[in-house]
Amino acid sequence: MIAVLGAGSWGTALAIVLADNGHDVRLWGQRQEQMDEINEKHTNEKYLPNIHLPEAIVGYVDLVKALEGIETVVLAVPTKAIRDVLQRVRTCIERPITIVSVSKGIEPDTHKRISEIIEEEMGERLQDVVVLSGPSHAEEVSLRHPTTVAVSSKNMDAAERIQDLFMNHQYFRVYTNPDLIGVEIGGALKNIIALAAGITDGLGYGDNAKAALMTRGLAEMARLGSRLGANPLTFAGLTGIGDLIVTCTSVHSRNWRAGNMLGKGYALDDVLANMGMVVEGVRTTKAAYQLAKKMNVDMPITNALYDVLFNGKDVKSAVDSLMARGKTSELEDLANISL
Ligand SMILES: NC(=O)c1ccc[n+]([C@@H]2O[C@H](COP(=O)([O-])OP(=O)(O)OC[C@H]3O[C@@H](n4cnc5c(N)ncnc54)[C@H](O)[C@@H]3O)[C@@H](O)[C@H]2O)c1
Ligand SMILES: O=P(O)(O)OC[C@H](O)CO
Repeated sequence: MIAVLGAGSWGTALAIVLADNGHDVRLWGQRQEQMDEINEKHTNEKYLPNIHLPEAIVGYVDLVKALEGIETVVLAVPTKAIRDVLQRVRTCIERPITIVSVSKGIEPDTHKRISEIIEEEMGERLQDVVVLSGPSHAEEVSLRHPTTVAVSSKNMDAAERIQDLFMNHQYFRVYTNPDLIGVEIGGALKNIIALAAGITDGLGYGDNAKAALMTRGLAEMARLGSRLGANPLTFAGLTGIGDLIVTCTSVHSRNWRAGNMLGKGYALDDVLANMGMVVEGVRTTKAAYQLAKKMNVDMPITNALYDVLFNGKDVKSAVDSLMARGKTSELEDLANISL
């Protein structure tokens, strides 16, 4: 029996994988009406339209009941809600639990990765934290389309247990990667670049601009990541370039879609209000901008996006200012990203 906390698109899609693998799943959400829909109609239309959920997935609004006797919890709420949810979880459990973190973000101001927030909030009530990340849109996972992800943890035995839990040889392939920092930083920072790629698409700039953003975006992701202790090779893997590709190019991506609307001239508040789902890249841009300043790491795309999101800079001028920068040697720049 596994509990999945967060009945949005990703929590529900991962509940399907677990149910397909033969597990009973308690899917916890806050809205009674939505949990009734899951239990009576076996659907979650707002988040995964036209998908029939396995009956092994049972919706719960009562967190105490959802967690009763549970040893493994999948945490699938937006980064902003994680502390709040964990403070409630802590009071509901009797024994330490393993938490599988599937959210992607960095906390503004504290600059903590999600596994660090989980450790801080759970203290001795945490057995292990395992991060699951990679190129994986809920919409395609719920259709059982082939998908690959990676799991990471300070305790790789725990990561391997979670690999076995989720591995589905028909459609969900799970790799391990011991580089916890790299896995978390890649998953968080790719959302910034996807917002920027959406903006250039919204401006009608086409494929050259997007390829440039993805390539130079990956360089700045790896530059900050390696300064934080990540292995640069992880950025060449599923949780780096893999997730960057899917998020910058898929119509399913909330971050790309939000950027696209910004590029077309809509205001940020209107874009977020219309999305109805979390756009993690906005908060992560603030966190990465602060972190890059603190650590003296050059992140021009992140800085330009920060100006658009938080200083009201016009999107076209932001792109113009990126293009107007001084000359750089590509190979020298990449050679500076080191282990
Ligand atoms: N959707 C995807 O394809 C996908 C894939 C990989 C990772 N992720 C990550 O998973 C996380 C969740 O994303 P999502 O797409 O499922 O978001 P979503 O917007 O579809 O759903 C989020 C859910 O969390 C709930 N929630 C929000 N605040 C809450 C709170 N305080 N307490 C309890 N529940 C709360 C919402 O009601 C909603 O049901 C994000 O960090 C995202 O980056 C998403
Ligand atoms: O829809 P997005 O932009 O939040 O991206 C979802 C996943 O992170 C893609 O791997």
